[in-house]
Amino acid sequence: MMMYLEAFLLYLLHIYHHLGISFFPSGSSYLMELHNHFFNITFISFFIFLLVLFKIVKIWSYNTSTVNLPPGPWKLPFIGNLHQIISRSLPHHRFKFLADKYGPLMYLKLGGVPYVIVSSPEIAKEIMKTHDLNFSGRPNLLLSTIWSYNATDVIFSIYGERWRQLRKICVIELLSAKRVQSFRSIREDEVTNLVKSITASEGSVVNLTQKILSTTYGITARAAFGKRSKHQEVFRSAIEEVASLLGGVCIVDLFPSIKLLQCLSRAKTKMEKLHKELDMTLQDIIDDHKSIHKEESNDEDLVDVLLKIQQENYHSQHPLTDDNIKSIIQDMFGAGTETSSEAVIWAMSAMVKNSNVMEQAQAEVRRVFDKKGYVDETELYQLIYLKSVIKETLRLYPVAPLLVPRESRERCQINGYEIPAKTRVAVNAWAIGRDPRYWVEAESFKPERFVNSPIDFKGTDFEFIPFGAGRRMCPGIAFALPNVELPLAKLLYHFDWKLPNGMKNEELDMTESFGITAGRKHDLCLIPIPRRF
Ligand code: HEM
Repeated sequence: MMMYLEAFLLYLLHIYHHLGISFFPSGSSYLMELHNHFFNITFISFFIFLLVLFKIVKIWSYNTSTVNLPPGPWKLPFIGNLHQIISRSLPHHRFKFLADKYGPLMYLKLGGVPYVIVSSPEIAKEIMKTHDLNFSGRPNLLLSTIWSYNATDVIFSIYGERWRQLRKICVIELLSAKRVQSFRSIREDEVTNLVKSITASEGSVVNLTQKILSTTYGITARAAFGKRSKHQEVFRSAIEEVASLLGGVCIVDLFPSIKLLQCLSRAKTKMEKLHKELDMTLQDIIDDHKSIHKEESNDEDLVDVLLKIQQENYHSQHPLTDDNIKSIIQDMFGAGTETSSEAVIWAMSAMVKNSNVMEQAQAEVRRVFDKKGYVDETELYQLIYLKSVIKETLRLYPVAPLLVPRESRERCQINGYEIPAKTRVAVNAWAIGRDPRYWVEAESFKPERFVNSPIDFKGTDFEFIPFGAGRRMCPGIAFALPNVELPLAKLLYHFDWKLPNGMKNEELDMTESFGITAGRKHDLCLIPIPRRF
């Protein structure tokens, strides 16, 4: 450093000398020679130093301007923050713990992948409303890409024309209020069968988790394929296996640049095999449907509707292929069955644990339906308290606690911080639903808070977003609600419930499982006591 300072001084002397200004006594040629000689060597190296310094400053200022990243914990080389996330607690719990320290917009590097974790209603609104278009991308995940026909479905598709077309079909044709209404008799039938099978187990322990999952699966299968068929059981077990694979952390997705990992991944091989099986089953179902010509009627199933659209759009710019139909049908199962059945199971668990809530909900259902003597969908709208129980359940136990991952399409600024393009975004709906700035006694199960409250899960109240918000928000709410409300109403109308082995209600364990959706870690097993009329 001193050498460069010296050189700089000599450089100044040199300039002064050329200007005729000298600091040396006249005739002091020795000093001037020395100065000229030294100048030649040091000036060049000084020039190089300046260039290097300029480069460093440029890189540094570039980094600090583009990489004015949101705060986050320190990172290790290669694995980034993985060591702080992989712990015994679940990712959404761990993210909340870290966000309490680093703030509601937190930057992490998970393996080789940049992540932003959102943990407040205000930042969620920035992401899913103000900058929604930019954050409407989905990351390219290995297993989901295999499962969803190279991400050509609705859930995992990148944002673009194809996604818009498929989403429109879902919203207008498959999941509209009218279409959902057309499946009413299927729902009532399947839930009546559920009640019958529980009644048959009177006095003994019933695994409610498994029974509800079968019922929801049965409803979706009949809505999608029509009558029961031999393919449905194959389809169901394959779907369950896929869900368990998608639920785990796939190391390949955390180090996308290491292609060797893909070749070694056993999950990939397994997913490819399952996908092949599912594809063949779905193709059989589609071919069966194609061979039977159906006139437009009320018993149209979802495959019929999609085949009709395929015929109508045959000559359009984006015709609907058989693979598109298969990927949409898979989405209906993947996004619609576990989510709805877990919501029912969490609501039952929370009511068993809070027996005063169970009593109020039962009193309401029995008051509304006692005149009829049975529960059907016509009077569900009157169950104000039960609807509040469902909302409170989704606040404390959102079945998709981190929603579905998004990805930024371009670089942008949120709250003064830079979010680079292709950053994955996880919105912690679980943490947001427990934010004490928005919720009084946030950790308590109090459905009354929603009675007479305008707060809803339609994506405009960012403190309550179990279905997400913005362009990628869940399009299946109308389909999901009767699948949750009807079984709950029937379970409360026909039975009282107690825990096995003399366990006290407040002792019920509410630990969540690890997976793409957060269900109960342990199945809910209860003893039904049928109501005598
Ligand atoms: C209680 C039940 C359900 C919950 C809690 C739920 C929740 C969610 C969430 C959080 C997302 C991601 C939203 C986002 O990225 O902002 C989503 C997406 C989606 N859901 Fe649901 N869902 C449920 C039921 C259903 C049902 C019954 C269906 C269809 C039969 C469905 C179809 C979809 C689809 C297709 C997407 C992808 C939307 C897109 O990327 O454009 N969901 N859901």
